[in-house]
Amino acid sequence: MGAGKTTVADLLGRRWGLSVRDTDHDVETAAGKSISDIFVDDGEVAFRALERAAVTAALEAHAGVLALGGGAVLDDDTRAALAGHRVVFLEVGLSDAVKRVGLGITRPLLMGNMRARIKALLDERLPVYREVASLTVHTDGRTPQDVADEVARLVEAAERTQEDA
Ligand SMILES: Nc1ncnc2c1ncn2[C@@H]1O[C@H](COP(=O)(O)OP(=O)(O)OP(=O)(O)O)[C@@H](O)[C@H]1O
Ligand SMILES: O=C(O)C1=C[C@@H](O)[C@@H](O)[C@H](O)C1
Ligand SMILES: [Mg+2]
Repeated sequence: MGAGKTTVADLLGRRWGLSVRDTDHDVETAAGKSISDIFVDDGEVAFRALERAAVTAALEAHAGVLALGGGAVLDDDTRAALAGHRVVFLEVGLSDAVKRVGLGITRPLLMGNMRARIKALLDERLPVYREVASLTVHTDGRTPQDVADEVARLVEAAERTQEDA
């Protein structure tokens, strides 16, 4: 959360002339309510089921840039579905993440002691993010445009290598 997935996906979509989808947005549309309300009314397990369905649908139907929710890759089926896709991990450290998510009122998993919650999530998830990523871009102290430029450079280089092979 706060790594810039939504923001950077939009910049990349514009740069490449590709459409952009965001699974958090798709989940909210499918449920007809906000993520916060899904967590409060239905719980995290229900949210994760909607998220799994949203990622599967987007990977099948959408050719473009896809921003995932921050916890999507914790799901085994989602990780399997991502195999063969280029997955970019936008890495963010604790203090930049805290600055970016502000009060965290729209992010239910960060309610309470936000700094401690972010640290716990980062510690628990970093190995999974690293495992699932084909490319990693560090975002601390960088603008979203700078991050998007580096993602584009790395993805375009990887595409060229693939074409040459
Ligand atoms: N590199 C950056 N530097 C400073 N602020 C940033 C950067 N990237 C994103 N932000 C800001 O941080 C906030 C969170 O960004 P964004 O919503 O893109 O993150 P996200 O990774 O999609 O989070 P989530 O997992 O909650 O969907 C936004 O206000 C955005 O403008
Ligand atoms: O990191 C997470 O688990 C989450 C991140 C957001 O993108 C949303 O998907 C939701 O707030 C949960
Ligand atoms: Mg997002």
